[in-house]
Amino acid sequence: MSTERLDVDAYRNRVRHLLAPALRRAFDSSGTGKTLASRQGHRAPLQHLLGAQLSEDVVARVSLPFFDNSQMDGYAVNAADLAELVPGADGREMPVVATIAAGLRPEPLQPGTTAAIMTGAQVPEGATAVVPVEDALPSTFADGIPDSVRFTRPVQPGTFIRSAGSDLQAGTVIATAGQRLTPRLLGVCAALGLGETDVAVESVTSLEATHPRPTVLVISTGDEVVAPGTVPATQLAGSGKIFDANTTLLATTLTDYGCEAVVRRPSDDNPEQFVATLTELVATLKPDFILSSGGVSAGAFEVVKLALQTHGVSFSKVAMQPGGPQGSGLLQLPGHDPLPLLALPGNPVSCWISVEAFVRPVLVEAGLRRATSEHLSPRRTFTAELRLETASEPSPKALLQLRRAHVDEAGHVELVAGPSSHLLTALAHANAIVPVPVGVDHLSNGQQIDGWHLENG
Ligand SMILES: Nc1nc2c(c(=O)[nH]1)N[C@H]1C(S)=C(S)[C@@H](COP(=O)(O)OP(=O)(O)OC[C@H]3O[C@@H](n4cnc5c(N)ncnc54)[C@H](O)[C@@H]3O)O[C@H]1N2
Ligand code: MOO
Repeated sequence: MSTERLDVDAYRNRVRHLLAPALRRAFDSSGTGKTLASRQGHRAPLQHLLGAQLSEDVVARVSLPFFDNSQMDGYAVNAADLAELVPGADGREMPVVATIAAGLRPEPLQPGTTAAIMTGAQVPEGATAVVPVEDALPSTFADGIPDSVRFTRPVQPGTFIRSAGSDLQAGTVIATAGQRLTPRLLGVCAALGLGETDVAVESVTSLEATHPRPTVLVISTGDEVVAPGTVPATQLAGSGKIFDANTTLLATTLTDYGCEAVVRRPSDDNPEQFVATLTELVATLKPDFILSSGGVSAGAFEVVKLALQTHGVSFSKVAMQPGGPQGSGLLQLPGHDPLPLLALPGNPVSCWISVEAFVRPVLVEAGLRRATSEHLSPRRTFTAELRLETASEPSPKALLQLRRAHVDEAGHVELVAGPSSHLLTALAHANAIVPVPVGVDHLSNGQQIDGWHLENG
């Protein structure tokens, strides 16, 4: 992956050029009247509950995240081991005693040692911080996991650790009876592992689409990811694994925007197997375009990047947060026409915001219609007075930040939770996005700020 960040508008254009011809072809060839979702009765898989009205509150039985986990691909360390380091000096070489991929239960870390750790993996007992691989020597996992690694700077305890419960505490009501289920709420239900018997709705009806609908294949990756509803959450929570939130989140979002979404979860992180599975899926499902989630950043097991960089997909970083690491291109598979594929980052907020920033505008331009027959419309913008708890909030100066926010009818807007891209519940409860432009590193209480509304709560 190139270290240079791509401009957000330039990347949106790249996605437009990739998707627009495929959407036009889909309209020309697609018949009408595809079933949007076959939904009868009071229970259905999460993906088919879009728009349904809850008949009972949805209460989180577990906290999210389940366990302290790494925000970065890098090294789990005890910050005390690096406390004496002086920047510019030789640093400290430490043995790499383990590799903690996401989905594993790690052994405790002994003082004076380090473990390679991937994004989303459980932080071992004894580790108090994560050092990104770029800040260590060697500074990449491209040549495998080294036997030892050198650190040159101290690190604050807690750095790049996402603590258990930082998104959602067990016992919290995430949605109340009478509320309609939006894609983002359904994403939280999926992250909690809720299955079709766990979400009670007033009624589920079958929707027939009367307009042509492009078919999108939505796939998740990652050995740590388990389909919701297949294992009790309380059992999964101690295993190092998590529930797949992204396919529900992406598929219901794309359904809401007028696409026919088909979800698949390839079973392992082996690149050759991944290409074989994808070839089979393309042959049988004949999608118009593909969205994948995960496996695109700096880790040692980035399946999407490893598998697809030789099949027409290129990987880069966009100057945006969330949604920095991205892959895109015309997927070349033997025996098939090239097919647009967007490889989205795995953090739930990152993958949803990638659709918001790059895919939704193209769908709007292509004239997609929702189930209600209305055309998908551009977001409505607003200018409102910012209310901050503290006087100002720093943000990465070089990146466009798309902060989740809540705007009220009196014209006040508040940021909902912090910038971190695992905060899916906060995303579900936001009703607006506030872009913090490149170059802005302070926001002030009371300042006027622009944003756009998110319909559907
Ligand atoms: N050393 C570095 N590490 C990371 C960087 C970086 O620049 N240097 N970038 C970070 C950013 S920003 C993002 S975003 C993530 C992107 O990671 P990947 O796209 O490779 O995705 P994974 O590592 O597979 O997963 C990331 C995160 O998301 C969770 N995940 C994945 N799939 C799902 C799913 N279907 N449902 C719910 N959650 C999912 C996964 O468990 C991880 O926690 O990389 C950072 N690291
Ligand atoms: O930029 Mo990542 O996409 O945390 O948030």
